[in-house]
Parts: sequence; structure tokens; C-alpha cells
Amino acid sequence: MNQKIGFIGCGNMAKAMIGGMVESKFASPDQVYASNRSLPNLEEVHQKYGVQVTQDNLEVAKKCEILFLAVKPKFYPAVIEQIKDSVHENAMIIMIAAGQTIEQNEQRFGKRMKMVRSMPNTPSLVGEGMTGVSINDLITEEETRLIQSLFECFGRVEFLSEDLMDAVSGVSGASPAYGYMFIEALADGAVQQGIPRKQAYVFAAQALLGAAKMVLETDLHPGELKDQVCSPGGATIEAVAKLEETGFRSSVIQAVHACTEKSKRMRK
Ligand SMILES: NC(=O)C1=CN([C@@H]2O[C@H](COP(=O)(O)OP(=O)(O)OC[C@H]3O[C@@H](n4cnc5c(N)ncnc54)[C@H](O)[C@@H]3O)[C@@H](O)[C@H]2O)C=CC1
Ligand SMILES: O=C(O)[C@@H]1CCC=N1
Repeated sequence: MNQKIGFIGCGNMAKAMIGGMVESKFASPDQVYASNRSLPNLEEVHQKYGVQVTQDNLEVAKKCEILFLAVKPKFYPAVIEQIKDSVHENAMIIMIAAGQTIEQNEQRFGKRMKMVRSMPNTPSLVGEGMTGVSINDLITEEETRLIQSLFECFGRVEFLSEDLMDAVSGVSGASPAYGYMFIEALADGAVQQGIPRKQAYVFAAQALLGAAKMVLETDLHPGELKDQVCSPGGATIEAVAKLEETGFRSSVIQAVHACTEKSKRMRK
């Protein structure tokens, strides 16, 4: 691809995607532009990845055919007001904000634009991102393939209808945070049993990485994979029974629900 890719807002999520794109060589550093209100994050991505940086949002908006809006949801109205008359004539706008809808942002631009609503996650930085994507009807099939390869350069992508995008925040946008909590909890349990903390994180994280790969690569149902670990009368089933008793599944389901509902409230 030879389009220029811009990021307005260069925080945690933009840095993860820029890192993923450049490290995977999907885009060369001279194709990628980022603007941010403050300097430190810009200096960091320039030093690490060699991308072009500026504090001027308009410079990025004018230059880039593919434009990520990577500021917090509450800053979308002000940023769109600032750039709407300057965006590249063929611009494709990629929103990454929780809760923001395509219709809402078309209204803010005051015209129909090629618009993508996406929900990525921070493991994009290490090539293991998961992104949910909805597109509007101005995006062509060729552009859809481009969007797919763009998000696939740092992980997996699934297209789905826009009414499900708030739930994507709950299941994959936010869930790395739940995963880190699970890893911390596993490691605390291991430390309680005498395993040194540094090793405890390796045991916990690698076990979960392996479990995730088993689900994605064997095509077996997670329940069947769980049953393979639970020897009759063995140790694992004791742990599984304790997790059920203490509401593990229900707690996770409620967490996804809470995140999804909050995402919906964030567009008000
Ligand atoms: N952090 C995450 O795991 C995920 C975040 N998102 C979405 O990504 C967006 C950004 O989130 P984060 O990167 O976590 O936030 P962040 O706070 O780390 O980054 C936002 C950046 O935007 C800059 N900024 C604020 N107003 C600006 C303006 N007017 N012009 C230029 N830059 C401006 C800030 O200085 C900051 O560096 C949010 O809309 C969030 O919903 C989506 C998926 C996952
Ligand atoms: O916490 C948030 O609002 C964003 C959306 C998903 C992950 N971070």
C-alpha cells in the first residue's frame, strides 16, 4: 500500500498500532504521521519507529488518506470540528473510540465520509491484537480488503454489524486488562505456594498464552479442552470446582456486560 496513514492523538492505543504497523513492515516509517497535544509521546514514537510527528493536527489531517482518530471519546467533537474542512479529499476516517457511532461522526463532519468504526486492543503492539470493525456504505470492496490487511498486520480482525461494536469493547477492547488481572491473581497464588514472583508471572502468562492458542488453533470447544486437563479425581477439578463456587464465570460475564453498557453511555 502507498497511502499515508495518520494518527490524531498518540497515546496508548495509537502507540500500540504504530508499533505493530512499523514492526510488521506493513507501513514504512515515512508513510506514518502522528499528531498529539503534548510532545513526550511524539518523541517516543519518532525515536522508536522513525515515524513523522507534529503537534499540528491539521498537518496530519491534510496529508493522510487513512486517518485514525485516536483521542479519547470526549475529545472527538472538538477534534472533528478542528479538522473537518481540511481532511484529505479521499480520506477514510478510522474511529477507535469506545461508544462513538458512524452516524454521530458523519454528522460532526457535516458530510458523508468513508468511515470505519473499529475497536482494537493494546496487544497490537506485539502483533497479537484483536480488532472488531464496522464500515459504512461508502467503503468499496477493495478498501475493505485494505482495512482487513491493515488490522491484520498486528493481529486478527473480525467484521461485524455496528450494533455489536459496544460488546466488542467488552470482549476484546478491554479484556487484556482482565487478562492481566487474571495473570496477577495466578501469580499471587503461585507466590503463596512458594514460587518466586518473577517465575510466577512466566508460568501464569505462558499457560494462558498456550490456552488461547489451543482455542484458536485446534478448533476444539473450550469446554472440551478444559475437560482434557481435568483428570477424574485429580487436582484440576478441585480448582475448577472452587472457581465455580466463587462465581468466576458469572463475574466475567458481568464484567463484559458492565463494559458494554458503559461503552453505550459514552456516546451520550
Ligand atoms: N487503551 C486501550 O486499550 C484502547 C483504547 N481505545 C480507544 O482509543 C482512544 C485513545 O485511548 P488511549 O490511547 O488509551 O488514550 P490516551 O489518553 O493514552 O491517548 C490519547 C492521546 O490523545 C492526545 N490528545 C488529546 N486531545 C488531543 C487533541 N485535541 N489533539 C491531539 N491530541 C490530543 C492526548 O495528549 C493523548 O496522548 C480512546 O478513544 C479509546 O476509547 C480503543 C481500544 C483500546
Ligand atoms: O477503557 C476504555 O474506555 C477503552 C475502550 C476499550 C479499552 N479501553
